[in-house]
Amino acid sequence: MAEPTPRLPETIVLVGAPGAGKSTIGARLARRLGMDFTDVDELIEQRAGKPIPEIFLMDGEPAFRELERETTLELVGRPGIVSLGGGAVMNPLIRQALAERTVVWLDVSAHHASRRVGLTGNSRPLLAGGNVHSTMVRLMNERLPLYREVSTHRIDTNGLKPAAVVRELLARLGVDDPEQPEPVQDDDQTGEQ
Ligand SMILES: Nc1ncnc2c1ncn2[C@@H]1O[C@H](COP(=O)(O)OP(=O)(O)O)[C@@H](O)[C@H]1O
Ligand SMILES: O=C(O)C1=C[C@@H](OP(=O)(O)O)[C@@H](O)[C@H](O)C1
Ligand SMILES: [Mg+2]
Repeated sequence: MAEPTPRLPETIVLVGAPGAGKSTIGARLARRLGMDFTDVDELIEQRAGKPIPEIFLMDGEPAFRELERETTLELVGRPGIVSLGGGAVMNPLIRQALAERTVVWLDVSAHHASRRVGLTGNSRPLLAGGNVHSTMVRLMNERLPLYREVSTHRIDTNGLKPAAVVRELLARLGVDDPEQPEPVQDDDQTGEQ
């Protein structure tokens, strides 16, 4: 007899370092599951009426973190897929709000994450203007224990294309995926697929 399909959680939150693929995978997963998708950073930009680098520059990081706290706390209580910003887990109130949720940590090495964010230019103020790899190592040292603490699932995304990450995630959530298998390996240079 076929196994019953498990009930999907109402809310699935994605966490992980910059370049882990939270925004990319969140959108794909939502499409695949027919669920709403919100990227907290995009919503902050819409509400502030300016891009994140400009918020950092004009208003400062504390102002961004305040918007991030408000927006994240609002979103993690709603049904859908929610992709957080990489630094959201630094806030204890956000960590507390994640305690009862399904939280997927997209894990990535500093090496792969640096290569991936290198492709998207200067859209991440914390990584702009310095050595991306060493900044990434420092951020990860501070944050890895927190990603571990808040997450219910961990996916190792190193060397996996986005399509393969989504497949892995669906399998971990117990969802049958009838889509055709695609090549699994990725060198981070081609990015999408
Ligand atoms: N698994 C992956 N393999 C290779 N490139 C990826 C993967 N996931 C995302 N990317 C690419 O890396 C960059 C950063 O992805 P993004 O989704 O913005 O990460 P995050 O939101 O976690 O910072 C984008 O150019 C995206 O296309
Ligand atoms: O690591 C961080 O502190 C940040 C990560 C960014 O999101 P991504 O993780 O989606 O890049 C964005 O929220 C902001 O630039 C700050
Ligand atoms: Mg993102």
